[in-house]
Amino acid sequence: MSSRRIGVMGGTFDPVHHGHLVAASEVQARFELDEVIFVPTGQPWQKADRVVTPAEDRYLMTVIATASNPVFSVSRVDIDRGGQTYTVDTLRDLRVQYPDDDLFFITGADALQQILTWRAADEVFANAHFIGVTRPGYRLDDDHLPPGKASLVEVTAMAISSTALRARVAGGEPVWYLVPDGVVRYIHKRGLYRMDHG
Ligand SMILES: Nc1ncnc2c1ncn2[C@@H]1O[C@H](COP(=O)(O)OP(=O)(O)OP(=O)(O)O)[C@@H](O)[C@H]1O
Ligand SMILES: O=C(O)c1ccc[n+]([C@@H]2O[C@H](COP(=O)([O-])O)[C@@H](O)[C@H]2O)c1
Repeated sequence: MSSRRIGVMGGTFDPVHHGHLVAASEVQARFELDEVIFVPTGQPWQKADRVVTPAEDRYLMTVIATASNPVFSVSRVDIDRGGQTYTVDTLRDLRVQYPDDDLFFITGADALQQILTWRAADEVFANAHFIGVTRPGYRLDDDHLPPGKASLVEVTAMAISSTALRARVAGGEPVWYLVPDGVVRYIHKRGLYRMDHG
């Protein structure tokens, strides 16, 4: 069987939003990926300065957000491993599940800028090709990366961040149409991001 092309969209997804979904969808089409796996993090070690919503809530919101797209799925590898999440471990685990396939790790311009701070960056680059996507407010470049390890691609500009969404909910402002409808309902039902939840 020929190798398949698997996209990996890692993120904290607190909450998942249309910026993530548009980026994954456009990369999937542009790079002719057979599927895109969304991988919600366990504890994101570079976000240790703030409270992160429990992993099961972030996982369920990601499942809800991706359910309508047959080439999207959600993996629990980072959540089930527990503790702090390092992409080097994510890729090791996915390599076991997809031994013969090509892995394409998708990151926004902001994450790509930080990539040399990631644990075992050399091994990370050896185990996946990186696809960096444009994001409003950030410069997309690969000058700092080893040659040939990343592709840069322009996607439809979605000026949305999870940080701004959390602030909107805390301030009583609507988040309809910035995230999928089911995610809005989940946020309200669970009372996420309200001021009185800290
Ligand atoms: N609007 C967007 N456009 C393109 N890429 C994005 C966008 N938002 C997030 N990404 C990318 O998606 C991945 C996961 O992002 P993450 O879950 O941290 O969302 P975020 O909006 O950056 O969250 P926060 O504001 O809490 O830092 C990262 O690679 C990030 O760069
Ligand atoms: O491996 C690392 O050291 C590392 C450091 C920061 C972020 N990452 C990964 O980058 C992806 C996006 O992270 P974030 O924090 O922008 O949501 C997610 O899959 C993280 O696990 C990975």
